[in-house]
Amino acid sequence: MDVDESLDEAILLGLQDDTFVTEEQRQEAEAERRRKQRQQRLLQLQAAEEASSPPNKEEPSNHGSIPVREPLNHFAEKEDDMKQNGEDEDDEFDMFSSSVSPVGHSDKSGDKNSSNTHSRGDHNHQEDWDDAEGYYKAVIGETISVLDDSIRLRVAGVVGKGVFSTVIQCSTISNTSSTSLPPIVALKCIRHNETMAKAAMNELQTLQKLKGSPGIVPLLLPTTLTPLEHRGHVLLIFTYMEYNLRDVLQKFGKGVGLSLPAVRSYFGQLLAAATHLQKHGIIHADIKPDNILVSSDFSVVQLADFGSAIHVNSPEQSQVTPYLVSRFYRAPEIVLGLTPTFAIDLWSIAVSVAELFLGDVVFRGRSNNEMLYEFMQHLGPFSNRVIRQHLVQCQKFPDVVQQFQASEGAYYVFLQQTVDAVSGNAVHKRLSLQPTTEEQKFPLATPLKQRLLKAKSANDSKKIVFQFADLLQKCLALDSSKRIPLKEALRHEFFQK
Ligand SMILES: Nc1ncnc2c1ncn2[C@@H]1O[C@H](COP(=O)(O)OP(=O)(O)OP(=O)(O)O)[C@@H](O)[C@H]1O
Repeated sequence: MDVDESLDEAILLGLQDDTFVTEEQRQEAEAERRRKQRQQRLLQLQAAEEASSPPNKEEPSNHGSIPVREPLNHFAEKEDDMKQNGEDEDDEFDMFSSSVSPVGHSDKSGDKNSSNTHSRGDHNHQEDWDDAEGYYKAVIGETISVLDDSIRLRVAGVVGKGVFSTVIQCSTISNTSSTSLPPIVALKCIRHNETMAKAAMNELQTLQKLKGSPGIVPLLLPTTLTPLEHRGHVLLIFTYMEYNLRDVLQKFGKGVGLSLPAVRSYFGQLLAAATHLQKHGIIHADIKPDNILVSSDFSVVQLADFGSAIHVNSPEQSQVTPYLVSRFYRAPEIVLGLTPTFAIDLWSIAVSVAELFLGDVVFRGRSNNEMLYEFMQHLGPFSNRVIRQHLVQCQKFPDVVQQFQASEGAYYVFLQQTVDAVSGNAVHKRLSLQPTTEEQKFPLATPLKQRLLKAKSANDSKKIVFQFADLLQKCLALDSSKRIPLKEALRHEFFQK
């Protein structure tokens, strides 16, 4: 991880150079870097665990009519593609209007499965079942049986692929087990790899703790901590959810965002889900639109993907990882190398819902350093207290890149890393954080409120947009200890009708 992380800033700076790559290649490189970083983190966990333990220690059939989703794992950073992929006839559908008819799912045709599922060799070797990276090669129509054949599922198509797994939509074809299953389920098939399997155990434990909590995608099986297995892959079976928020934004946002009533409903549900996480001492640590699932009628949202979850007061919480959480949804304290708390999830929720309203990523930094610049542009400078904490962490942890420096007087300077537009060379600038006037707290500041007001549609009342902006700003306090408590956020006037 040390190598990956110390290279990160350099790589990303390199990626800003026009001669280096296209935007798409940059995104791919970034996705690859994240994958490596995550694997590295898992290996570290595995090594720590080992060090602390004693030494002895069927035939395809036609299911093209079932709507399935394309893989979505890189959408988080493909917002430009997202805007270009405008929808047609469904675009006029307003999910919160009572006058509209139910939406069809033309963008989820079975045809799209062909790129996500595979044909298989006849040799019954592991490579017939797995691809080179250990992902399960699902075949449409094949039967997967679990719990000594008491449950049989038929593969309908792949709906998602992440760092850890392939998520497959399945129909339940027979079930004589004691757990009742709905006709359609989501099967999360973990990659065939010991480290991934261990990480899946973290997800399983977390989901067992959260069982029955509203706003969390229900884990149907296993019902205990004994993992289910199929051809060397750990399996988790969930309630199937038709969409995620990235899909919804793509479908209805038209690059201009969702309606304020929709955003309000999702925001309230996510804050309520976060209170359940807090109650159980769990930090999700990867909240983003892709990991927020949406019901087929668009009314309910649920958090998914607990593969990165951190249990409060566990050794994992004190691990400093400035690359935790996908970058656009990453809280400033993570970038600054401070210990992650529940407040990082509140940040990610606020950034995700602001994106739903704006139809655009809120803080679009290409590196941690650019993220800090974006934060200060929108929200003003960091307090001296937070910067001092950051500088202490820089001394303690070599992974934490120093982003600020003391200067004359009581102020700090921001060490901005940019690329010279003409020469393409890396340029380091020292930006003063000293406020010039009360209003202009940071050079070039564009307050978030202004951006939200600009995005407001004719149907949105200015008063409610102001309330939304006020709540967002309280959720996005740069100092995590100053972020609004969840209970207070849920009582905010934005939610009073
Ligand atoms: N219950 C579900 N119903 C429908 N789709 C789902 C469900 N769970 C997950 N998905 C889809 O599959 C995608 C990948 O799932 P998930 O994020 O859990 O996998 P992962 O391998 O842990 O990914 P990551 O790389 O984000 O860690 C999600 O973004 C979502 O679109």
